[in-house]
Amino acid sequence: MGLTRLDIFNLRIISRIRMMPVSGLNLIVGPNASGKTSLLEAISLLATGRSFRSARVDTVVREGQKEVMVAGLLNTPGTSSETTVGISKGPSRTRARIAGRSVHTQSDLARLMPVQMIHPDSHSMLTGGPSERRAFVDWGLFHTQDGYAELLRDYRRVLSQRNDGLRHGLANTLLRPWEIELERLAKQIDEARGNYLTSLLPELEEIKHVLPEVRDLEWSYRRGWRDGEELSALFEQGRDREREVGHTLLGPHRADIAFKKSGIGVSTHASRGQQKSVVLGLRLIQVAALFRASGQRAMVLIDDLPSELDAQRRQAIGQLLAQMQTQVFVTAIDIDPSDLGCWKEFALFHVEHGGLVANASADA
Ligand SMILES: Nc1ncnc2c1ncn2[C@@H]1O[C@H](COP(=O)(O)OP(=O)(O)OP(=O)(O)O)[C@@H](O)[C@H]1O
Repeated sequence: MGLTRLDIFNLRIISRIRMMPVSGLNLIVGPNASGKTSLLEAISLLATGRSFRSARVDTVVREGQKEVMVAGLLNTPGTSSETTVGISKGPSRTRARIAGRSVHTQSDLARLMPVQMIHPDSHSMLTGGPSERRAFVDWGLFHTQDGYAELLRDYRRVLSQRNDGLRHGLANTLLRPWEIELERLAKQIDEARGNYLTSLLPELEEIKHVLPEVRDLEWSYRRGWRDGEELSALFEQGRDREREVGHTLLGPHRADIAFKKSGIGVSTHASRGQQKSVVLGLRLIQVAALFRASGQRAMVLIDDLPSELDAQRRQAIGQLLAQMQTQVFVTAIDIDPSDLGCWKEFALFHVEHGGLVANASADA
């Protein structure tokens, strides 16, 4: 899937923009504060229902307006099949539409539009808390394994019930059924996550040849409770402590992934530029794995690619993206013509004061 038309209304500095992206590279250039990131934010809002910059919708809605709206035309590459998609979001309600029909859950849109977002803080996936690393795995499973989103939703629901029970001093016998159910769901999540990470290994092998940063990369998955132990038995043993803290301390919601290069932790020893390349590499591995598993091509959004990546690394990333034949949106303050060399199809969008001032498309 790729966007062939994008309409944005009342998103931050943007009052109204229509953009006609191409299927290859869409390079969005302009000075600071011109609205480049806001364009990417619009695509991410359409695809995920959320901004990658802010959890508060009122900061995303243009000042003085009530709602932000983003609409797009999605095309399946190589076909003439097109689908309209749209989302409007205000402080109190969100409305999403596919092919003119309202959809109840945002995940319908997300399934249709897999998007990988890479921004200047993306290295926090390696240096920050484990939730971003879990989200990395869960993104892949959401798009490749039927029922995974529901599995996670059920796990979170039961987890929250048990946490309430712990906080309110519920008797052990009443907590027990939730613990048994949590263990059942936890095993399924754990198995899916382990299998997914293993399924990325062939893609890692492929990408190694182009991106030196991932050459010696390895990862190990920690499932959130001790190996070789039954989660329900650990719940029995640890209940008193959990009652004290008021929440469940073990389970897939505590899982993590450790990334290493040549046996050394990437989060502690790699430079920021190296970390950024690793995260980019990991995201592209996911895009390739998604295509292999389902034939779906994820869109890739990269905010400020040039920051912290030298020309050689940028070109390696460009080469990979072009090979994947995926639709890419990149923002930059200036154009570096050497970044465009590998693209058969690209378009330049010049943004100023929240509007497009020129649009030059080219087929190489
Ligand atoms: N809710 C809002 N309403 C109106 N304008 C806003 C709102 N939120 C942010 N802005 C303005 O939008 C502009 C930021 O746009 P954006 O971050 O997309 O720019 P950018 O081109 O990516 O900048 P940079 O190159 O500096 O990263 C700023 O001028 C900011 O003041």
